[in-house]
Amino acid sequence: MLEVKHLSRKYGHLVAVDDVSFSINKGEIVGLLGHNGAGKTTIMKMISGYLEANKGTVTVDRINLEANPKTIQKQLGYLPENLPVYPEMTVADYLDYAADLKGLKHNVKKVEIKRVVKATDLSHKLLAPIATLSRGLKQRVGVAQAILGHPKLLILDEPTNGLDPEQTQQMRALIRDIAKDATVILSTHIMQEVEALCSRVLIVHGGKLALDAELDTLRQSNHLLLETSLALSDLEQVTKLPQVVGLDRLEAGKVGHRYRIECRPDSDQPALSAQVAQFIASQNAQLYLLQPELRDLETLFKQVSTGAMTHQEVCDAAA
Ligand SMILES: Nc1ncnc2c1ncn2[C@@H]1O[C@H](COP(=O)(O)OP(=O)(O)OP(=O)(O)O)[C@@H](O)[C@H]1O
Repeated sequence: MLEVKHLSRKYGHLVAVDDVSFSINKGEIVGLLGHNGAGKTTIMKMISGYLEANKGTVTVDRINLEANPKTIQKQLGYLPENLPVYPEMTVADYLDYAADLKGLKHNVKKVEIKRVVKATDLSHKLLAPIATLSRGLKQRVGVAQAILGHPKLLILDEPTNGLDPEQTQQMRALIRDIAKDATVILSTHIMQEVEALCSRVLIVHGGKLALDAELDTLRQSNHLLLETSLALSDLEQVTKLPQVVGLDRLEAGKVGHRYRIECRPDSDQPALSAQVAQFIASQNAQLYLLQPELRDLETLFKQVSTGAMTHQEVCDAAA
């Protein structure tokens, strides 16, 4: 759906975005992460056509952005980091103006404004001047204008920035809903946001794409967690199973002894789990817990965003 190839952008001598390539399919919600100044906003501005790239191409459904900016922009919704909403305008007037900018005409315009007002739950504020709205409501106005005209591609820069926990939950539900019909890229500093919404993550570091991976793949590890009544000395047989590399005792679990089993990289974890469970049953011992150990994404993201871990190292660890 969206294809970005070798995108680069300089500000004077500063290389803000350096040879970034990725593609995103329809229906995906992809998180764009990185420290302050990593290049996220510059990437989003180039994809949305607000900023020219020095090099590289952006295509949406195989249509080139540079050659057909108007066609692409009609299919695109953009929520910038700093909302350019006009404080003196009412919500209704602003959405009418935004619909005109998107080229929506007459009846379609009316229907679309109704739809986005309902989706963002703004009907009670239609006649309120934007200046009088809370941060959360202003953010919803920003999202409402972004989803006018059913964009195929939605780009959201820090969509929950400054929202309280309840508003954040509402905004996430709204984004999930929108993603049923669109491709969504969202930039955020908040790991929980990525975990709550995204199926995939792109991490930018120093203008370069440092990681492009599915969250499920990143979460996987080569370890099983085991909690049982058996002591370490009773588990020798487990360490001898062909798919097991090693076994470590962890701090005591809630009810029994807790262990981490390191499996071979190519191991079949469900089959191995069954063997371990069978062994424990054969010893008439208690099995309290046996599950794959999930990697801590927050630590992983920090390592990649600071350059402490490379894409290859992350993939090797997840293999
Ligand atoms: N208009 C500009 N003129 C000069 N330098 C700029 C301009 N806009 C951004 N930069 C620089 O380009 C680099 C990338 O900035 P960008 O805003 O894309 O990063 P970001 O990842 O979105 O950061 P943040 O999380 O703080 O919003 C930074 O070093 C920034 O200072």
